[in-house]
Amino acid sequence: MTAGVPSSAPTPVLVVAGFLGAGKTTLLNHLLRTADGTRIGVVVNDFGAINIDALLVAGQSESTLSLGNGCICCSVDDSELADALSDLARPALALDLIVIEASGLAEPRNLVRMVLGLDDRRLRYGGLVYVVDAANVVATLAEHRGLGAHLALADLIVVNKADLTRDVDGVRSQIRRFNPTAALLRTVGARVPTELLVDPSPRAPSSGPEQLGLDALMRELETDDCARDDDHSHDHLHDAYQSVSFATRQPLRPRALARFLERPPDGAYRIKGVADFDIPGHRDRYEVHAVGGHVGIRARRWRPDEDRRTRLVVIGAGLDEAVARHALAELQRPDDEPVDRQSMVTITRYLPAAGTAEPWIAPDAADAEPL
Ligand SMILES: Nc1nc2c(ncn2[C@@H]2O[C@H](COP(=O)(O)OP(=O)(O)OP(=O)(O)O)[C@@H](O)[C@H]2O)c(=O)[nH]1
Repeated sequence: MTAGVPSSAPTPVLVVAGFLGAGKTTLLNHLLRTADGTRIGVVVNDFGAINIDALLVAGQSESTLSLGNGCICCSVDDSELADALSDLARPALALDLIVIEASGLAEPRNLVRMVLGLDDRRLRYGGLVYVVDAANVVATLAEHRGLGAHLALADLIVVNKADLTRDVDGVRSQIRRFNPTAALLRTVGARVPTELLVDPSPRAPSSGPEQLGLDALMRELETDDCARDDDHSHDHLHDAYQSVSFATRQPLRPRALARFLERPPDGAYRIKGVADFDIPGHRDRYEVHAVGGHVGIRARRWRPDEDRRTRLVVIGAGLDEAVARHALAELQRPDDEPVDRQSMVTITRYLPAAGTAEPWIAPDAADAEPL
């Protein structure tokens, strides 16, 4: 593919949404890694006070902009998003695609509406990719009725973490109740083929259903209470969630962090961030994740220009924020505490085996399969 959209062609703006921990950042990073000549700009937004997602994609994209604290769908105002997108539409950047990664608690309706309402002819709406966690989506749909409406808007639904469920058929029939037409892909590691997202639009190859026409989409959005509600008194998914952010220059205790990820405080659903242990032989930057009890850790060297701080965000429903803050503070190793090298095993056992990208991706796994 030729890099850079000709100046006359508007750059597509693709929205990537999905519930907490489904695999949105994984999809984005896969796309950035495999883009091969395609120039991609990224707008990331996260729920906590520290934008962890910006840290997790940083350095991989042509241009990454991160939007402030709170959900892009209402805390970030339309003009802030419009400015961020106009900035990325500059001809000098010659981007082929702009991807907005919404926070796991965002309302994709509002985001789609904002993108459709952009007054910039250099940009066009590129569709909504909705990522679901195959292992949790049935329970999540039962718990949050609003998620069905999110699925209904999607052009492409990525059923990720296929390695964690045997009942892919059950997942498909649940999704089809809300969206009978969108292209469905099952993936491990959100490895969606780049061609599907970049050119010409995010839809299934030949037999795939048509993306909702713009008129139909606008009608659909106009019937949404949320879109017309200016005082934000409506129920947003994130209203029911709390988040606690934590940053420190103090090294962490590995065993305490492992325990925290494995047995998070009551009500915590999602933990993510980067951690520093400053233990000889383990001075890397550890990226940590926990989603509904599943722990994942990766390590790489800190770049010289990086801010070498631990930054963690805990997101949950019914989370006692004081308890979470206290537990996070307890992860820090006081200066007078001896370094316990052995305890790093509790962390390193979650690292992918040498030569594998992730423990759950078989080296010869197919990228993605229609579902
Ligand atoms: N088992 C398994 N884990 C996966 C898969 N894809 C991603 N993960 C892991 O799931 C965790 C969450 O992935 P992310 O990509 O950060 O999820 P997200 O949707 O961006 O999360 P939020 O931004 O917090 O909503 C990470 O530990 C990933 O490595 C998969 O296919 N299988």
